[in-house]
Amino acid sequence: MGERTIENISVSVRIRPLNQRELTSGGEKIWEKVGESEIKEKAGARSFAYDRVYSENTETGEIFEYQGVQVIEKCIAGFNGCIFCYGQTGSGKTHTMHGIRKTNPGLVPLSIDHIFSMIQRSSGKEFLIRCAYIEIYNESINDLLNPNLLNLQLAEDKRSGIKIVGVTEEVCTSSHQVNSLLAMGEKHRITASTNFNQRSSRSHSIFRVIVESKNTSGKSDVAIAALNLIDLAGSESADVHGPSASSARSKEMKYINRSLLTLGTVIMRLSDKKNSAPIPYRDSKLTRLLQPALEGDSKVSIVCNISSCNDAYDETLSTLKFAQRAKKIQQVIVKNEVTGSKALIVKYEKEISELQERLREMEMKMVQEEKTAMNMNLSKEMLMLQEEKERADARLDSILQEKLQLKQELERLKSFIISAENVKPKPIEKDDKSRKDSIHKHSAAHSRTILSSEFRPEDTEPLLTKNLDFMQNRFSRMIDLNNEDSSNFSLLERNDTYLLNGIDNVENELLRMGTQKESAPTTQINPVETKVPATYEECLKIIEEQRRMIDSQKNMLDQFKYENEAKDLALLKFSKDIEEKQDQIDLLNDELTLCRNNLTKLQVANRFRQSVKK
Ligand SMILES: Nc1ncnc2c1ncn2[C@@H]1O[C@H](COP(=O)(O)OP(=O)(O)OP(=O)(O)O)[C@@H](O)[C@H]1O
Repeated sequence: MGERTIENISVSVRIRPLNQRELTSGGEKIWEKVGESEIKEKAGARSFAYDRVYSENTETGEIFEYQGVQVIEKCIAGFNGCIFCYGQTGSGKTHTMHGIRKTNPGLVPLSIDHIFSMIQRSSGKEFLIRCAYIEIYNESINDLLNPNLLNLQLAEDKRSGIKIVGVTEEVCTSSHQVNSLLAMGEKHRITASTNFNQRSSRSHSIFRVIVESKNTSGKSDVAIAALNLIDLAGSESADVHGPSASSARSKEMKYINRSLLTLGTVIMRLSDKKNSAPIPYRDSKLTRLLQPALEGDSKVSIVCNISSCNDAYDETLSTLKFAQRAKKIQQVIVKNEVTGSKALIVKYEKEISELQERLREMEMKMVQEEKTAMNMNLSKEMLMLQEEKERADARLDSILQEKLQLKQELERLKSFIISAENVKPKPIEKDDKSRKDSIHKHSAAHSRTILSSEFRPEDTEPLLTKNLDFMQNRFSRMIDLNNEDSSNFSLLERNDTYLLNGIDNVENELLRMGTQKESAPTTQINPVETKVPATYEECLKIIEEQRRMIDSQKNMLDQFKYENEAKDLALLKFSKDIEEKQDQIDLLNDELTLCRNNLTKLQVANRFRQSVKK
């Protein structure tokens, strides 16, 4: 059994100011507030005392401070609560319960705000708030949060009392959310204009807030408190709607009055402990729903609304008597605690932990899947990389091979060049050598012959001697150079040119001399002259021989030059090729480094995956 307290129903009376209709019709104020909690007839002897009496000037906020806060605090502590307004039509019930949201909020919005501000202040506890909003119209329970749900049925649950089967319950996490629900439900509520109230509630409305609470630490029971905020339809006499009232209005009125009468009877029975007759809760849906609260499982607060106008005297008196009876009811309020999964908070917590478990499982599965996918990708990538590496290796091999070949070719070519550079003049074969020597000898002898001939100085041109000397020297020099370094082509070429020029000069001179000899008078012919042709012929022979040699040298040089140029070109091409191949090798080396790095990464990832598997 939960915690219990003995409480009286808190009853207050709120006097509303005279309205325009009452003032216009010359109505008079016949009731007045006396002290904090008394109301008395101005001119008569009747007076009534309640927990509080509120005058026309009292703000609803003040009423809430006294009537509302105590109920809300009980609810937060796990006790059921109930606040309702009772009174004739147009007495100010809706004004008190709902009010005007922004300027003058009623007990319902003030209760909602207070619930959430108390939750905020309750450390070490957790709450779950759910709301339902219904109306009882012509004894039919309609869902105001879902207008399609009409005529909902009541069912008795031994543990949770009376419940509305299938009613919409919205879990709310803020007062703003609850107020939105309230506003939405208000739109669906049935109202109509009566002679006393332009917007008269034609139904009883119950806004139910279920507060589930439990301690956050340890395994505690869950307290489930239901707060019923009820705005009753107004009791009215048959002439309220006038004689022209439609049958629908009359029917509404009948149902409203019957249910309010039942409520009055229930309150009367509850207040009269001596009366053991059964309490007619089942006579109306309203009393049936209020039964648990009125029987004592709730902290109940009733605001009775009255008009102090003389023309509402009977209704006001009836309300004041109702309030008086209600005031007598004493209740034993029991904290409503449950242990099982009945509490939504427990159910939700269970669901949350199940979902968290599922989430963990899914996350683990996801990680596993990711790993598998990653492994598959890695394996694929590894395979690809290995293939790529093999291809790169093969390419590298072939390039190295090619490089080797190129190197060999280069060496071969270099060896050519070296052999060409070192090339000695073609070893003079024996015949050639003897010929060369003979040429050398001849040229020397014949120069000497020419010089030592009996040639008269006046007949010989000094140029001949000079040219022959020059020629001889150059030729010797050329041979020497050839022997020394045949690679000095340009020098050889220059020598060759000089020599040819020299030979040409000598030839020209000899020709000139021959011409002179032929044209000279016979008488002038001397022994020397006979020797001239011999010397001349001989000279020509030598020259001819020299020219041949020079020609052959020249050919050899040309040939060599040509070959050399070809080799130079080939060399250039090979050098370029080598450079290109070198670039390719560098690229492949880079690729290989990349491959190696990737491979290392894969190996690390692989090791990691294996360690995770373990
Ligand atoms: N204390 C008050 N101060 C100012 N105006 C009030 C007060 N009480 C009621 N009124 C005004 O009186 C009119 C009727 O009030 P209300 O609709 O709350 O009556 P009711 O008891 O709910 O009537 P019904 O039972 O027909 O629904 C409204 O215009 C309301 O603003």
